[in-house]
Amino acid sequence: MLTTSDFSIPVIDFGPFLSSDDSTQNAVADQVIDGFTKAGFIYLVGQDIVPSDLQQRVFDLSAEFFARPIEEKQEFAWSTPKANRGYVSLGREKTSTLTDRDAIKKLRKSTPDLKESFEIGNESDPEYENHWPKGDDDRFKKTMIKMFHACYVLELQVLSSIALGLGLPKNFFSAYCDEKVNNLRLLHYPSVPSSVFEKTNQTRANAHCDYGLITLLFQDDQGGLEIQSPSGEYVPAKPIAGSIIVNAGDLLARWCNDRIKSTLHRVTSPPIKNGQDTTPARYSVAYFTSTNRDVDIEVLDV
Ligand SMILES: O=C(O)CCC(=O)C(=O)O
Ligand SMILES: [Fe+2]
Repeated sequence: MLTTSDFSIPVIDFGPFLSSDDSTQNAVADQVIDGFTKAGFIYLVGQDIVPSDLQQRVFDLSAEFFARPIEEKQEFAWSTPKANRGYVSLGREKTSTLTDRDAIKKLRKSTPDLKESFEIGNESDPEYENHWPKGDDDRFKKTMIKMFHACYVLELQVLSSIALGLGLPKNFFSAYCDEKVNNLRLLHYPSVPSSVFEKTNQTRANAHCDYGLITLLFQDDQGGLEIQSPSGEYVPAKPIAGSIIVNAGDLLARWCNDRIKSTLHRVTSPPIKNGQDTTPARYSVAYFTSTNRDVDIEVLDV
């Protein structure tokens, strides 16, 4: 368990949930609900639905993609929030808890998030198309589609554990998710002079909550992700080899009568090593999940 003062992000062995009988599943489901109720974040270990070699290939291809010249990346640029697909250049997105458009614009201009991303949706979506990079042998596309589907399978299992932990039928949430309205997001936080973080409120990704059901988050070993504890301090969600971070979004929290937490988080400078004047690049991969588009969601009595 990772603990700072009163706050901890539990590390949960999910293997027994995937392979065992009801009573073992219930025990894991209780741990999952305990983590989401107290922290809104958990670490999952012991799963092989998203195998580590697939994760590694995704990270390798992500690094190759972001190393392309900016003009090339802009050919696959993100265009509409509805589709939410394609390349998002540095400074274009600013995550925030603000709601006033002008205030967000001003903040984005003064202290842009230091990141770029590539957004991939469901390849079989009848409405929107992915913006696949051209000029490779389809390795990128095939690997990302494989990752998208592996993450979807894991999503369903995590949703089952949440349902079970709340005393609902196991398929309660997954029944709303067969259209796979999900997003696989490759993230690159470029290497920067460490001094840039001396500027007030300069982060790699500003504090925000995710807005969907659950997010699966894969991070490299650099660190810098921080989670807000109930007392308001930010606590590092340190990289743990072989783990996947799972956090709840606003939709799931509200659906579950706020029993589950959607917790503020941000990405900032990792701990600076002695005398280091450059902050190394960081890569992460997030898989955001949501329900089918046309469903009525009512707050549950849980
Ligand atoms: O890169 C990370 O570790 C977190 C990214 C994140 O929170 C997001 O994109 O919503
Ligand atoms: Fe997030």
